[in-house]
Amino acid sequence: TAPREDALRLMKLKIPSAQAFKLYDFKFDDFSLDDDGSLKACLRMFLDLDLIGRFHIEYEVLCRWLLSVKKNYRNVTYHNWRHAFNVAQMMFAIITTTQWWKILGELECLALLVACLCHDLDHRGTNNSFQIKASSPLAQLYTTSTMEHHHFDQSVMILNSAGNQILSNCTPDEYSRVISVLEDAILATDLAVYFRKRGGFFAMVKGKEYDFKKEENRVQLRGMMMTICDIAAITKPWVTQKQVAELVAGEFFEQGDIEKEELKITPIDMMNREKKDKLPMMQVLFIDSICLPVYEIFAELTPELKPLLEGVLENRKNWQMLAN
Ligand SMILES: C=CCCOc1ncc(C(=C)O)cc1-c1nc2c(CC)[n+](C3CN(CC)C3)[nH]c2c(=O)[nH]1
Repeated sequence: TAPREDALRLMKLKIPSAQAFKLYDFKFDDFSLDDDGSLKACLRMFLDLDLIGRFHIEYEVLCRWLLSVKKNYRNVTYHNWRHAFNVAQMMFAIITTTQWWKILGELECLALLVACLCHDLDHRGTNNSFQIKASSPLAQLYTTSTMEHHHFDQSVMILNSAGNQILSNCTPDEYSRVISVLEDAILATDLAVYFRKRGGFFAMVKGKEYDFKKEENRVQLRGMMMTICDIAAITKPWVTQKQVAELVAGEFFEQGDIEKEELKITPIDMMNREKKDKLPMMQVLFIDSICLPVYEIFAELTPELKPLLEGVLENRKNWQMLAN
């Protein structure tokens, strides 16, 4: 975990407002902040959701925890600290713009913010199916949602490390509730879980049978919120989306290279750099099969989230043009 002096340095920095950071903005530029900026922006999100006061989080401990979380992301092409930070910013923008913090309550907002920052901890730049194919140690630990179980493990390890225990002033009941919401939220970022659960969620929203005072509906809402934050780069202005797509493609191709050279298997097109020319069409398919359905249902759930759907449709047009 992070050394004490780094936390003390971060602690002394002046924290700009959420407005100054543009943290309420759905079009937040993923590449606008440097490392210090991303850490200060995280402190701003905890401050503005009033989590520090409500859960008596010691500020120095929060600074060290943030540094430790950042340190436990690897220097991989896409699934690094910057991705986790951008997912957290989108969660903050959604919770504040929709005022869903009133429905979710502070404890679930705390758990969701922690979940976003921790959801890809110690990612190696390779996906679940790679773990199985490479019979990696993680695949022997967890056969389903392999990486997501590891990300959750890493999250709990850091939360329980000396000097990083931001939940130390929670009651035992609050602590176990935060950890339970955290686990569901991180596991929900496995797209296989999203595919399995989305039918029920879509039907519930379409049929207007939802009551978000009921836990079984809230856990579905929180899981789907994690998904739309995790893939939110697809909603961003074209310049940002294009840059992110290059990073995602870069990491996919690096996995494909390992599969070819070390595992002696032919990677799927998405991870095969020899099929790079198919990328725009694959993005259109990704948008149609994974992204549009969930952003449509959230735009139906609350008009404040329509800009996300509009962003996806705009990017679909751009990818379609490149695909022709
Ligand atoms: C086409 C590949 C390179 C760029 O790809 C991207 N660039 C950017 C974003 C984004 C969120 O902005 C997202 C992608 C992107 N992500 C994809 C994912 C994981 C979220 N999947 C899964 C794997 N399973 C298929 C087997 C469905 N297919 C994707 C795709 O085609 N594109």
